[in-house]
This record gives sequence, C-alpha cells and structure tokens, in this order.
Amino acid sequence: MKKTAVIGAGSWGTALAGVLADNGHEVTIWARREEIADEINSKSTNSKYLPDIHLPQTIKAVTNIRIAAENADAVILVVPTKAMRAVLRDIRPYLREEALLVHASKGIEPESHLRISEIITQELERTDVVCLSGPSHAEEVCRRQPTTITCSSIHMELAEEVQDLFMNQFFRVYTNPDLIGVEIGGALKNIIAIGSGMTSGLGFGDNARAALMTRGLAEISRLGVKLGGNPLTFSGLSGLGDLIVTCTSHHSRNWRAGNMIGKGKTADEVENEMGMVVEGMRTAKAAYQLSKKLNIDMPITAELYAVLFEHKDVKKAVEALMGRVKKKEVEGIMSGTLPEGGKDPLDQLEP
Ligand SMILES: NC(=O)C1=CN([C@@H]2O[C@H](COP(=O)(O)OP(=O)(O)OC[C@H]3O[C@@H](n4cnc5c(N)ncnc54)[C@H](O)[C@@H]3O)[C@@H](O)[C@H]2O)C=CC1
Ligand SMILES: O=C(CO)COP(=O)(O)O
Repeated sequence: MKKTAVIGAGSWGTALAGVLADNGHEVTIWARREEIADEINSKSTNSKYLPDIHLPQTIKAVTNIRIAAENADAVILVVPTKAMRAVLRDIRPYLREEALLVHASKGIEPESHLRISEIITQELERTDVVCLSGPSHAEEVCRRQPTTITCSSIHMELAEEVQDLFMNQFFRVYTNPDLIGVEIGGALKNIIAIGSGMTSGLGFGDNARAALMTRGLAEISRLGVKLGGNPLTFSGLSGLGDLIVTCTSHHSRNWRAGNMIGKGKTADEVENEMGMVVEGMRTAKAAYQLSKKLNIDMPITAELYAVLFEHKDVKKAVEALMGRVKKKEVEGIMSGTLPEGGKDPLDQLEP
C-alpha cells in the first residue's frame, strides 16, 4: 500500500484516484475548489465532472496542495496543460525527492512547444517522470470497464513501478520506452478529434471520419518521428488507440467541441460553454507553430488552426483539404521517401 496524491480533481484525476483506491492505495486528491473537495469527502461523488458515479469511500480530498504532497510516495499530476506550470510551482516545495512522479495530462505548450514531461523537468529540475497515456475515457474507467493504457519514461524501471501501481483486472497497463512518441500521440490526437467532431457537425458520415483519422495519424506520425518518436508507437495505444477512442466517442470533449463548431458555433463560444478542458485547441496552436518551425507538412492541423484561431469557415477548410494537389499515400520505405530523420519501421519490428 502506497500513499498517493492525485493533483487535479477533474474527470481524469478523479477516475485515476478511483483506480488507485481500488488497488488498495491510500489516496488524497487535490482539488482547486472547496466545493469539489467537500463533495468528495461528504458524498464520495464529483458530480460536476463525473455525474452518476460513486467513488470509493476511502478517497479523501484536500484543497491544500502541501497536505496532498508532503507525505506522498507517488504523485500523479492531472491538470490541464495550461495549468501545469503554475501547479508545479505550487507543489515543488512539498514534493519528496523519492516520490514517484507521474503525469497523465495530454498537451503541448504553445510558444515553448514543450511536452508535459519537459515542462515538469524545467519546473522541478528532475527527469524522473512517468507519463500515463492511452485510450481511456474517465467515464468508463470509473465504471470499471476494461481499459488499456501505456506508461512511458526515460527511466524504464520507474515506468514499471507505475505499471504495478495502477494495473488491475479492468485497467491493464503496458510500458513503452518511447516517451516522445507516447506524449506526442496523446497530445495530437485531440486536434484530430476536434476535426472528427466537426465532420459530424457538418453532417458528414463515416467516410469523412475515416479519412480524417487516417490522414490525421499520418501527420501525427510525421511530426512525432521528426521530434524523435518511434514510428511504431503511433500505431500503439497512445497513438492509434487514443485516436480511435477520441474521434469516435461522444464522451470526448474534443469531439464535442468540434461537433458544436461544425454546427456553427465559434471556438470561443464553445470553450466558454464546455466548462471542461478542450486540450486540442491550444495543442492545435502549438502543433501548427511546430510544423512551421520544423517545415513539416500538416495540412489538417493547419486548416483546424485557421478555423479555431483565424475564423476560417469550416466548410472552406474542408474544401481546402479536399482540393490539395495530388499526393502519394504512403511515406517512408514503401514510397522510397523515408521522412528526414525517420527510422525504417520494418527495421524495428520484433521477429
Ligand atoms: N477526461 C478524460 O477522460 C481524460 C483526460 N486526460 C487528460 O487529463 C488532463 C486533465 O483533464 P480532465 O481531468 O479531463 O479535465 P476536466 O476539465 O475534467 O478537469 C480539469 C481540472 O483541472 C482543474 N483546473 C483547471 N484550471 C486549473 C488551474 N489553472 N489550476 C489548477 N487546476 C485547474 C479544474 O478545477 C479541474 O479539477 C487533460 O490534459 C486531459 O487531456 C487524459 C486521459 C483521459
Ligand atoms: O484523452 C481522452 C481519452 O483517452 C479524453 O479525451 P477528451 O479530452 O477529448 O475527452
């Protein structure tokens, strides 16, 4: 039994707190708002973020980050990307050096273009962080429905500790040493999920969604490989797996946001209405900036950026994508044009 602190009492932090409590760990969840902590402590519910869900009664909530962190053996950071730096600055004085450090957030910071583990390293001056990422809607995890997920770190022994911490009969955890690929896949699929929601909002069907997901995965992989990710990671749980779960589900806030935009709302209206984080919006800005800086072709991201930040009409964005110049479908070994810096995926397949 470990003392664990979950930092962030939104849907995902609360769901992960439930898994840890099911596994017999002591769980303290840090909530920013008093009323959320009170509700968790008095009723074992978090109705704003997870309506109709009863949490294990052993979960305790606090609003003082020091109390959550100071005795914890493992600290799980689960706040939106835009809040991560401020939370890290608040928690830093109370973190034990030997505490296992995990994050489960999905995003890239605009302007700095840093992944979450890089933000953590910058703010805490430690590299011993593990990322937990994969196809996992909080609403289903809370109902103990079968879920698979990946954890990754540059220190694989720590990833294995996190695998042991979370793994149970309904929550199956794999490890993957490719931290760059795991974080990039988890962050960028949210952009494509917004696009998938838009196609439904526009009244398009399965063909459009399949097109967007497949070509979306191609551009996620293109950027991810350029940044140093393993091409195979993008067809794994944190890549294709998470792309499927977010592009095809009404649980996804990114999908729902895109759907509303497809039906005619502006990005600002949607962000105000959602009341929950829509990570894909800011990540679209970061990915667009990165694609320009690194000269990577990311047409779907570029069109979504124009819709979200330059008021481009969604239908015009679809026309632009469909009217692009002729292209070959496959990059790399099959077309004889391996992306610059990319490794041949066939060389990395295990026998
Ligand atoms: N909901 C899900 O099923 C999954 C979410 N994630 C990721 O987990 C991260 C957190 O998302 P959710 O819990 O779903 O979001 P949410 O929208 O359900 O909750 C966000 C939480 O962050 C807190 N928060 C917002 N701004 C803050 C600030 N400035 N400082 C401190 N706390 C702040 C809110 O009070 C709330 O507790 C995101 O990066 C998301 O992509 C990852 C996997 C699954
Ligand atoms: O990342 C998720 C599932 O794996 C949740 O996606 P949303 O943030 O779009 O709800």
